[in-house]
Amino acid sequence: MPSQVSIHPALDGGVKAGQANFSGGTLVCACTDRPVKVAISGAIAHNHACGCTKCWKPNGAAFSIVAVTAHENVKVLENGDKLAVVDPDALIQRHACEACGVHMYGPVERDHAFKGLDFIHPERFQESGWPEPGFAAFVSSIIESGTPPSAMASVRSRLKELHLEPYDCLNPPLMDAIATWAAKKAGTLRE
Ligand SMILES: N[C@@H](CCC(=O)N[C@@H](CS)C(=O)NCC(=O)O)C(=O)O
Ligand SMILES: [Zn+2]
Ligand SMILES: [Zn+2]
Repeated sequence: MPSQVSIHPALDGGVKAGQANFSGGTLVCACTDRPVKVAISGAIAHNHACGCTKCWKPNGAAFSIVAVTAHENVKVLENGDKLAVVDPDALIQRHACEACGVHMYGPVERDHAFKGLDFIHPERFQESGWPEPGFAAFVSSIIESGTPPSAMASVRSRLKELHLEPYDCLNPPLMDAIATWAAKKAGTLRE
């Protein structure tokens, strides 16, 4: 029995603070031959750990690390022929490298609060300094990828220790943004 629950290899040793002025870089997949490279020419936001089954995680990780950037910041630089959309029916159109499986970017094109944003995995930046994750989302979902329910109390306490407040959906600011968008669309909120 490990003494400590593993969250993600890049976080297990402690969450390393990033740089507030980080303004993008190049995402690279895990292929040694013809890696896919994607330029992100702008800031990223809402970086967090996600426990859902749909976000890409490295081998052995219970959580992904995922953030958003404006769609206009995203440009495929090299080997885009290796990319394919994982699930065309999903809200997030995750473009994955078919050779190594890494998700490179995932635009939201549907009518939604997140329309115009692309989901990316900052751990794939070849540069350091990306802003650190600030919370953990979809924590209960790790059960769907095999974590025993009996481990959840220690997972949540480890997340709190890492200052990644655990939520079973998104954090309050993002849930409020989604609800605000829905209320405006329904006409129940005018502001
Ligand atoms: N319990 C589900 C949750 C999936 C889910 O809703 N994921 C969130 C966080 S990434 C989402 O916004 N998904 C939209 C999508 O996958 O397109 C699972 O783990 O598969
Ligand atoms: Zn690859
Ligand atoms: Zn997710």
